[in-house]
Amino acid sequence: MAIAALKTSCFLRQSKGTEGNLFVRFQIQKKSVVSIKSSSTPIMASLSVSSPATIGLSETFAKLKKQGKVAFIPYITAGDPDLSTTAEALKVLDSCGSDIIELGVPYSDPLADGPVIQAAATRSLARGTNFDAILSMLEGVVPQLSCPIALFTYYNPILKRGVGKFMTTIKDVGVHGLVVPDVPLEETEILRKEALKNNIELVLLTTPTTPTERMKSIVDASEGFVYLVSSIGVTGARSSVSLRVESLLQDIKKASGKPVAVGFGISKPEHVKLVAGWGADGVIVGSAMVKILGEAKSPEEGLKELETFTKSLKAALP
Ligand SMILES: O=P(O)(O)OC[C@@H](O)[C@@H](O)c1c[nH]c2ccccc12
Repeated sequence: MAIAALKTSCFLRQSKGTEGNLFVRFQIQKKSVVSIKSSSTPIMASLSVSSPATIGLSETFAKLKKQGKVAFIPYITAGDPDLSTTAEALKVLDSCGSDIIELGVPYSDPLADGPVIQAAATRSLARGTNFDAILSMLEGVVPQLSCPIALFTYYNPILKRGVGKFMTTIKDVGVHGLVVPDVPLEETEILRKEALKNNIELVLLTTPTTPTERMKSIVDASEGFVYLVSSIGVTGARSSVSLRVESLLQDIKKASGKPVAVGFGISKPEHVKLVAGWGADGVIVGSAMVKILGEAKSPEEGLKELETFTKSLKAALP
């Protein structure tokens, strides 16, 4: 009789083979150890490993807080240089220890984006990237990732598809979070309602010029984490991070216990270290990532550079 000692929850299916062999198929979760002991019956075992259902944004921050760690959150634009490279990039970012990945839906009028991400969106749209193609790419990749995806889109594509349909669609492909930089706070109620129905965490943004009372309302309404935009203007790597971030972080943390991730301009290990040292729960890096992928001589080279760059930033975090 075969005895299978499993160190994980799994589904053990046994069937007798024609020659009396015992066929055993395990469906186990990733990173588990399986040992199979058999007395006499030869065993033909097949293993298929499925990634554990990834946890959401809030749980990710709670887990990291317990470990005394700061979340590393890269952003890339879907479809730049193409969707199969995006799929590979998501796996590279995940394997390099990203804790959450922001995936941008390219848009024709990215008003909050600087030249690097604008150019990426233009290239992606010119290649014919559309929302349905992004969804089918995600359907294939998300089960292979161990970190959650936060989809990044402007408001208009959501309105065009219908808020409710949009939310169920992204939930069905395994997206955990949503960031909509241009939705006015007054209009977030409908988004929040539909997001909550689909267990999607809607992340809101506050900036250095947001009045305190409005910042408090934004922080209260934000799910998953609060996105602190470090500096006024548009996205884009900067030579230094605004020193105001330290006091802005303190103000937000006074207003709420929710995790705060800082983005805009962060593009070097010393930036990452500085922002983490100021008490950020997460650091977000976009343009510097997008530039590597979009401007590489080939997708393979871009993925290699992305891996090296991501590891250098991740190494700067506690
Ligand atoms: O690109 P930067 O400067 O590293 O900032 C992150 C940013 O790219 C990402 O979070 C983002 C992409 N598009 C945005 C629009 C608004 C706010 C934030 C974003």
